[in-house]
Amino acid sequence: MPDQLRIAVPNKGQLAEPAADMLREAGYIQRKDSRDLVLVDPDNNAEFFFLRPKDIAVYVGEGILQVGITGRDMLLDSQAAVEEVLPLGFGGSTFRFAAPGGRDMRVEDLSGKRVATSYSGLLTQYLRERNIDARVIHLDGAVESSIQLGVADAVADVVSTGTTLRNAGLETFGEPILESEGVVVRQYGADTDPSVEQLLRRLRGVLVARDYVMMDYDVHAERLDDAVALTPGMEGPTVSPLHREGWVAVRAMVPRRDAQRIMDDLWGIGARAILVTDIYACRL
Ligand SMILES: Nc1ncnc2c1ncn2[C@@H]1O[C@H](COP(=O)(O)OP(=O)(O)OP(=O)(O)O)[C@@H](O)[C@H]1O
Ligand SMILES: O=P(O)(O)OC[C@H]1O[C@H](OP(=O)(O)OP(=O)(O)O)[C@H](O)[C@@H]1O
Ligand SMILES: [Mg+2]
Repeated sequence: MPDQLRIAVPNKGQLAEPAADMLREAGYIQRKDSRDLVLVDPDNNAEFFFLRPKDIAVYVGEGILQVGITGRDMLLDSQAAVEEVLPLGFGGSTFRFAAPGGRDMRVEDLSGKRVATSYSGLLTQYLRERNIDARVIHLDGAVESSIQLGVADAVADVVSTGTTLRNAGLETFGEPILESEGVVVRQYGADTDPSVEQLLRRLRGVLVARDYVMMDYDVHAERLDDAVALTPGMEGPTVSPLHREGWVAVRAMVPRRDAQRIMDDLWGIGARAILVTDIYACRL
């Protein structure tokens, strides 16, 4: 078994539950009490530290913990010496500018103005790169209220559905500053570590099991090339002989979101007994 793995995971907020679900699917035990700060998983020789999502990049950047799960926005905001090694497909959000509706603001108009955010590292760097001389007002949260309350002229904040902005009478402007999602981070330039590699293989397996299904069907051998074009699989589909003369059985992974369309197309070329099953786990 590889050396002990010390993993930083979000203790609360939008990333906590999806991160725990994914780790559980990857075979790690997860805490039952949301107040636990540390959890040892002896079977996997792993130890989980439940930390504020914004602090995770700091612990990993200092080399205290080998690996962590946080948001891409938080990773960039921290300016810690960490790099993203795997996007996780949850906690998706956009980091955007917003101002009261009907003002037709442009990003260049922010010079000389006050912009409130809880991601001041990220915002400061963005403004500096574009030579925009705005004053960054750091707030810890509920940034949308800052304009109404008179401490800022615009905000830069996390937008998911846009409901919070709308409720505050704000509208986004300019290009999105960043597209974010939950990511695995490591210390920048860290050596390859077998225990981290194992974790990443497991997480990649979970992502594939979520995104793909297994498709089985029977098709006439004369239509096999057409069928393979529809279901090319990862490294080519498995093709087995069928007892029925002139027919073959085909098995291939297909993207989950395309499964119904592919089944229709396979039916159209004469395939039958088309079955779709979930993938429980995998290593590709
Ligand atoms: N409404 C949302 N939907 C999806 N992802 C979100 C949402 N709000 C924030 N996120 C993302 O989740 C991550 C953590 O944000 P979260 O709001 O949980 O942390 P926080 O603001 O530091 O904590 P708290 O809200 O408890 O003060 C960030 O990467 C952020 O982009
Ligand atoms: O676009 P929406 O779907 O409305 O989501 C975006 C909101 O969600 C987050 O707030 P959170 O609940 O984390 O509160 P916070 O401001 O205290 O971080 C974020 O900071 C926005 O305010
Ligand atoms: Mg928040």
